[in-house]
Amino acid sequence: MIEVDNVHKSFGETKVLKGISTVFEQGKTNLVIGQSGSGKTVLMKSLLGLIEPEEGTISYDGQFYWDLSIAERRDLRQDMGMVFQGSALFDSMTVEENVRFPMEMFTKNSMAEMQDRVDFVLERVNLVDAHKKYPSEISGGMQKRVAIARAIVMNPKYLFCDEPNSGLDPKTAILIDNLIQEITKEYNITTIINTHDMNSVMEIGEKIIFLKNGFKEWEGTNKEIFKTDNEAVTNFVYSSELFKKVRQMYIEERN
Ligand SMILES: Nc1ncnc2c1ncn2[C@@H]1O[C@H](COP(=O)(O)OP(=O)(O)OP(=O)(O)O)[C@@H](O)[C@H]1O
Repeated sequence: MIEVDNVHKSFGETKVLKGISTVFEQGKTNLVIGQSGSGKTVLMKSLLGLIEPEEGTISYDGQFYWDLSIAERRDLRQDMGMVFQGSALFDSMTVEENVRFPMEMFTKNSMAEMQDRVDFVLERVNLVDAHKKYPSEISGGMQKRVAIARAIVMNPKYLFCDEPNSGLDPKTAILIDNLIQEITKEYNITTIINTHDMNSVMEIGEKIIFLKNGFKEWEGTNKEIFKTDNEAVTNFVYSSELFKKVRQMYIEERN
């Protein structure tokens, strides 16, 4: 569980996060949504310990990042896995080398131990024949699976995913969403996903935080987002005619 309490962050005169408080729950897919520029990336960087808030606190199962020693922060960072937008794989490394990389950086495991773990996580993301391939030789969806495998190879307690669906076709996007949700449940991870994808909101939005101009405008579940009267949320989520109709049908069905 990650608890965010009254977090403020400015760049120069520009206030970007204006008192964000929320709880990202363990074993759940927590989604952060909001228009471009609303502060999602700055919040995620703050959660990753890359940006220090001027005010407010962030605690990870009771540990306050900025109160820890350098060594303790390093340990905590090893509990964090990250799936970057666009996968961010190393082009010159094979799939298995990419996945092994964090272990080579942060552990003293033997090659055999690392190989066992690489085999395990690649199997978990349903990639059994791609070990020796290079990123350029596999599809975008497979690259995303490799990125997920690399993010979980160190057994993280916290998993951060920045736009994990960007660039994927809708069907592959849903498979990736489902995979992230399954892994979240299976390993009881606190997962936070920045997304623009409304399918993700509907499918895996167990907890959704909606940011607007640096404020938390709304939070709730994917079931609640269908029913909310908050105009900023409905304008954002139901900006397309299709989603407006889906919402209407859902509300009528319930009445
Ligand atoms: N290092 C920085 N220096 C100055 N301003 C910054 C910095 N990082 C972010 N900002 C500003 O903070 C605001 C929020 O940016 P942020 O990247 O968090 O938005 P976002 O919601 O992630 O947008 P998008 O959906 O487009 O990724 C923007 O106005 C941005 O210009």
